Amino acid sequence: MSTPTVGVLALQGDVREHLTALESVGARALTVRRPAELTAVDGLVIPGGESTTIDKLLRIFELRDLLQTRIKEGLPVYGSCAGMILLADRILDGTADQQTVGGMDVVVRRNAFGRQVDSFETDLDVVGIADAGSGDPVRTAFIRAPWIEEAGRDVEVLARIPAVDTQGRPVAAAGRIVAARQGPLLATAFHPEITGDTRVHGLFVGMVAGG
Ligand SMILES: NC(=O)CC[C@H](N)C(=O)O
Repeated sequence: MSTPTVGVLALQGDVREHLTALESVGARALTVRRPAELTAVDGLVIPGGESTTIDKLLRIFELRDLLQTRIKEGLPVYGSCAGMILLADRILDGTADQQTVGGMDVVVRRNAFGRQVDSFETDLDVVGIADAGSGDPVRTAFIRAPWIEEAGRDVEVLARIPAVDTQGRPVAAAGRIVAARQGPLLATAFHPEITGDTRVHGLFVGMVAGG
């Protein structure tokens, strides 16, 4: 594949930042709102936003069944934050009627970091991008983020919340899984697209291109 075409699900959430990040790592990036657009892409990003809203809009825009089918056929998908919730097979603390698209054998806890820490930035080691001790961690932003509470056997854990913060203070959520991969599916609890660090998008575009 020469230049992969990667769609960004554009029903709700921070679409533009993903389009910019994808283009900066060499993909052709476009918005996806219609079934024909979803059929045409080589890979898809589900952005952060509000997972209950994206869930409802997926059904209204008649994209949900098609997305599930394309995921079963092996479409590479990267879900960030709300996108991670939508990729999870199981969800904790969702609303009563909330559904996910599924595909990843994980249990995700929605709004897991709690109200008092709605939003924070941190540096993370991420397997294959900024391995532990490389000294070049990924700058990440967590915004009312979920975490992965359980991951199945076929899920590769890519990042966990570190034991201490940058000031050396212990972190309550230490050890929680915040990035994972299962075959062509990639999920991060954080938003890499708003800190200007494009390496997660680079990893995903490499997956789309056959890596
Ligand atoms: N930044 C985000 O995507 C937040 C996700 C949001 N808390 C949800 O449940 O969907």
